[in-house]
Amino acid sequence: MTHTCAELFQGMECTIIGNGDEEVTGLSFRSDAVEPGDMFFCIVGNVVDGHSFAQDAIDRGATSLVVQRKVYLADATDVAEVVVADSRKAMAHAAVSFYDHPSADFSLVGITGTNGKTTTTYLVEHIASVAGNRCGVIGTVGNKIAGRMEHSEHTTPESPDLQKLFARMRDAGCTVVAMEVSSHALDLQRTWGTDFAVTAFTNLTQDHLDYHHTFDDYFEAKALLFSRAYPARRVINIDSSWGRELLRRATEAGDEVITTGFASMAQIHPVDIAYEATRTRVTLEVRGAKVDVVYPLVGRFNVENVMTAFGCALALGIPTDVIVDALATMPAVPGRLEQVDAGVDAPVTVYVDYAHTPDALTKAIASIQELSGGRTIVVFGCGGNRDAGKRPIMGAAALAADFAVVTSDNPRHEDPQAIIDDIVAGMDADGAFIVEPDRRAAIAAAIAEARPGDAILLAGKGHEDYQLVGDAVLDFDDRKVAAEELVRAFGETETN
Ligand SMILES: CC(=O)N[C@H]1[C@@H](OP(=O)(O)OP(=O)(O)OC[C@H]2O[C@@H](n3ccc(=O)[nH]c3=O)[C@H](O)[C@@H]2O)O[C@H](CO)[C@@H](O)[C@@H]1O[C@H](C)C(=O)N[C@@H](C)C(=O)N[C@H](CCC(=O)O)C(=O)O
Ligand SMILES: Nc1ncnc2c1ncn2[C@@H]1O[C@H](COP(=O)(O)OP(=O)(O)OP(=O)(O)O)[C@@H](O)[C@H]1O
Ligand SMILES: N[C@H](CCC[C@H](N)C(=O)O)C(=O)O
Ligand SMILES: [Mg+2]
Repeated sequence: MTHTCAELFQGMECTIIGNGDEEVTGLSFRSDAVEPGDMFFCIVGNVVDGHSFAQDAIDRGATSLVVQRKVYLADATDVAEVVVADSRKAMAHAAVSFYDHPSADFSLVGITGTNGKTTTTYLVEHIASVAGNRCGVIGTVGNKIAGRMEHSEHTTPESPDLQKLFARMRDAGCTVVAMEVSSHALDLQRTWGTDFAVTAFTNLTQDHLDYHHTFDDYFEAKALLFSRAYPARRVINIDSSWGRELLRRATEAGDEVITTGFASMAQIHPVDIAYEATRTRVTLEVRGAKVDVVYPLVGRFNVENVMTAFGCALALGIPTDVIVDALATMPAVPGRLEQVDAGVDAPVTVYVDYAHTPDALTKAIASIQELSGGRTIVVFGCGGNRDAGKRPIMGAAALAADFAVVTSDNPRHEDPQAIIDDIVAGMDADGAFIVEPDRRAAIAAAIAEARPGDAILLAGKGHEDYQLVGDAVLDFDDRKVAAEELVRAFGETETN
């Protein structure tokens, strides 16, 4: 796949200094990943200025540079420089051109919001597959092309990686792609130039204020997905004031909107819900008609996710009866209220969940309480080098459980004890909790504390099979560790 430098920037204001007819054979924004023939994008980051790596990129064979200010390259006069106002937007624009605008060739559903994105993309994938589509999924757990899973570094990839992935999905014959669109991605223009058929909003609660600083900035980043930059049919959960503000803007813009939520004014809302141990039965009102759905996911928050996915599927033109049939066979979403199967006859139930925000933790605990006749014990921590403001709020939220074990999540480059101190600062000192920084020991402590009939919620790490400690990526999977600790506590069965 080659294009000339000038071709990649058609339709974008820029100044090309040097030879714009040079063929570009690849796009790169990381100097250490540059290959000969690449165009290197100099990005002014929050940590370093990519312009300072221009010479490194050229030494590795880059034949053109995209810059926000001209870089003087005395020894490299044959290198073209493209001067642009915003290197990230330019990178996304060039990536869309380089891969021949792949998102125009399938129906792309973009889902944003603080919680529920991964789950909703999985629901949309499943419904669209049952409706006869070959599907792609892009998100936190990984990227899936027609059912084949690949590792992903980000929830939403950087624009060259994203457009390349879209191109592979197009070439694999995907007709529907469901992707999570993070607020970082929207703010950093990772999706700029992408065509969405449908954009959906789940909810907005505290997270990522280390990056966005204020709630309003966080909201405006999410709101970009509903702006004129991304025309599409909209699916908006209107239970929050943020959702209602998005609805107001979409209505003003004349967009086609499907509203969802517990509120009876939503076009899709529940009129009756029955939570069972391994499934949920809901009667939905869908644009005035009663529709009974049964699906093998649990938890009140999944009612919201199912409604959002229902809305997305309708916006894709999938008939209601196909959606209902598909929901009945929905597979589990990895690490979201996933029950641990240790192969032993344990008198306690252990759930692994990805709740890592105050709202998610509150809702995950409430969901478990709804399912379990016994007590609820929660084991959780908070990630290092991420929004510290949510730590004491999560601490307070955890006390809704009968017993809490405060432990480590991914400490990254922070002192695990300092993170725990931040959490505990939000907890009533008389509350029923203990601190155990070692996550395995914390899981074992929860199992030791449990009485027959109790439920244990291991929150925060979900599908992750690693723990980030400093620069180290340690093997750690809550599901495996919990299974091992259950076996240790309750003995192996004959079949094991
Ligand atoms: C906050 C955030 O998203 N930061 C992203 C951002 O970093 P930045 O703007 O600070 O860039 P920087 O490190 O200063 O570097 C500037 C430029 O110099 C380049 N560089 C840097 C060093 C070098 O040796 N050579 C070189 O070329 C970099 O590639 C970059 O292009 O741009 C970088 C690439 O250009 C990303 O790698 C980086 O992601 C960091 C690693 C990250 O952890 N991001 C997370 C928080 C994230 O994106 N999360 C979201 C949401 C998760 C959720 O679902 O909640 C996601 O979508 O994954
Ligand atoms: N609609 C929802 N409202 C509130 N909490 C939810 C909702 N859906 C899921 N959760 C909680 O949030 C956790 C993460 O869910 P999910 O992975 O679907 O969200 P996400 O938006 O993709 O998160 P991330 O930002 O980490 O990618 C779940 O494990 C659950 O505890
Ligand atoms: N995508 C989220 C995941 C957080 C998961 C949690 N385990 C943590 O490490 O904080 C983030 O990067 O903030
Ligand atoms: Mg996700």
